[in-house]
Amino acid sequence: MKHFLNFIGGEFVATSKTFDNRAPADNRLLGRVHEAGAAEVDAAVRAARAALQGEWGRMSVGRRIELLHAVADEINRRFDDFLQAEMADTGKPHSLASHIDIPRGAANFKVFADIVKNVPTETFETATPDGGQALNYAIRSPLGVIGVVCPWNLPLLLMTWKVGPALACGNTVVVKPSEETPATATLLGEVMNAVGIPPGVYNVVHGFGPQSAGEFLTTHPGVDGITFTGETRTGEAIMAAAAKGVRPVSFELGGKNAGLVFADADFDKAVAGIARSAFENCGQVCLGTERVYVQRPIFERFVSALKARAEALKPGPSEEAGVNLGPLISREHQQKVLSYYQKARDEGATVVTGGGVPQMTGALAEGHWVQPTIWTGLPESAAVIREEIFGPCCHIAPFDTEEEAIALANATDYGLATTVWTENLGRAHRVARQVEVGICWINSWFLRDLRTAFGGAKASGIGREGGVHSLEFYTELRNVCIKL
Ligand SMILES: NC(=O)c1ccc[n+]([C@@H]2O[C@H](COP(=O)([O-])OP(=O)(O)OC[C@H]3O[C@@H](n4cnc5c(N)ncnc54)[C@H](O)[C@@H]3O)[C@@H](O)[C@H]2O)c1
Ligand SMILES: O=S(=O)(O)c1ccc(CO)cc1
Repeated sequence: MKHFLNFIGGEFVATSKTFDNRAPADNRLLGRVHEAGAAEVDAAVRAARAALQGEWGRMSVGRRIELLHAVADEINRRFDDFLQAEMADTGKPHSLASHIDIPRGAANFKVFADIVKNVPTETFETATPDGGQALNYAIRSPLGVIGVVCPWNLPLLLMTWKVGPALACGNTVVVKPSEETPATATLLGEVMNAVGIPPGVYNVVHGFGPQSAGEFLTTHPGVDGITFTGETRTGEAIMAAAAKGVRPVSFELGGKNAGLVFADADFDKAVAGIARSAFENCGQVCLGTERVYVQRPIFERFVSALKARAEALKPGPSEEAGVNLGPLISREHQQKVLSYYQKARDEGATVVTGGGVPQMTGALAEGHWVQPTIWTGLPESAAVIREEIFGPCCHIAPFDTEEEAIALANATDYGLATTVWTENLGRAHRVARQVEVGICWINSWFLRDLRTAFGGAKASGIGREGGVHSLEFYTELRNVCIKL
């Protein structure tokens, strides 16, 4: 039986309280996760503090960067271990995990190491009242011990998206992976030791949120800042915890993203793009599209084309050739998504396709599968149009004018992402400027350049990470003023 242990001060630590880790594809037992209690979380925070005050805190930026490159190289060397661990924990298809999750896990260390190496700080020469001069210059210091609380949808990618810049800036981290996906964060502990990252720089505590490792970590007074990706409701609880001690937070939260398809779009590209944004990772992507608005002249044709795409998706085990649809993460999440499928029917939706559970055979029948689903005909007040579902589903409604499309996209409490499909350049710019989101893709979706700002507007987040913007959270910018 496999055991997923905590990683504290460079050592793997077992606890007496454990819980099952099961594979979403067939519910088989993958191993036992050792839940960290308040004592283990405290030990992890202390180890992180000690590392900050020890070798890591004294290390030159150049050496730190070398080590982070070595972390990336070691992830790539052990690519298959990470891939197998991520596929088992999430059930996602090989094609997805091998092209996105694991390569980005490595890239997140390289990119931020290079950014920190190359970013300058400001200087100002200042006239003084006595007719002399002063020189101001800025320095960036690490924020300190960072609590990193992670979701399950892209476990390694989203965890390293925070750990990479945090370490590059000279901080130490205590990571709380999702209880659903403990494997790759644990494996990363082995990588840290293998390349010589000092003990205590990277720590992992396993467990749940309330009254478990998540809460123990975010309420711990030794944590200097908290970076969190997950549900908006959880963000509210963490923000309340962070208020004690006035600790900064960086939040990447939920979304209810719109896709806007204009009649002048390249039709085939728009269908393919919306299909990806609605169904990739079985719809478990915060940037995904659950509300699609299509200009009336192409509405019927678009609905049929997207239906064909949804019906062509092949659910199955990660490794099977041609499989491009995985399961949902858990039985609980499957029940949540299916409850929205029911709500859509109750509210009078036309179910264009899907709406239930696919017929899976053998062991897969025990997995958490749902059909890709498309609805039409609902009013904007319907639950499946208002609330984040986080499943492979979308509602499609027609619109007439550009103004109407923008108003529909903005009629939500969330503000994470929009994808716009049009061949009209002027329209693309106009719409991009008016949609109230952190990221607007034109004729694309999930096209990421890690140097760009990433984050959500409105209830979708606080702050921006990515490129130099990550430095705003992970460092304390200080000014030194010298009277010359
Ligand atoms: N904006 C983004 O970049 C982004 C990216 C991925 C996922 N998400 C969002 O994440 C959600 C799906 O992920 P999830 O279900 O894992 O989210 P979640 O909020 O349920 O859990 C995320 C993490 O928070 C922990 N947690 C839960 N309650 C806590 C508490 N009270 N105190 C401290 N920690 C606590 C969990 O154990 C887990 O590790 C969706 O809403 C999705 O939109 C957002
Ligand atoms: O900024 S990224 O790390 O690319 C990223 C990818 C996916 C998601 C949504 O789940 C959030 C951030």
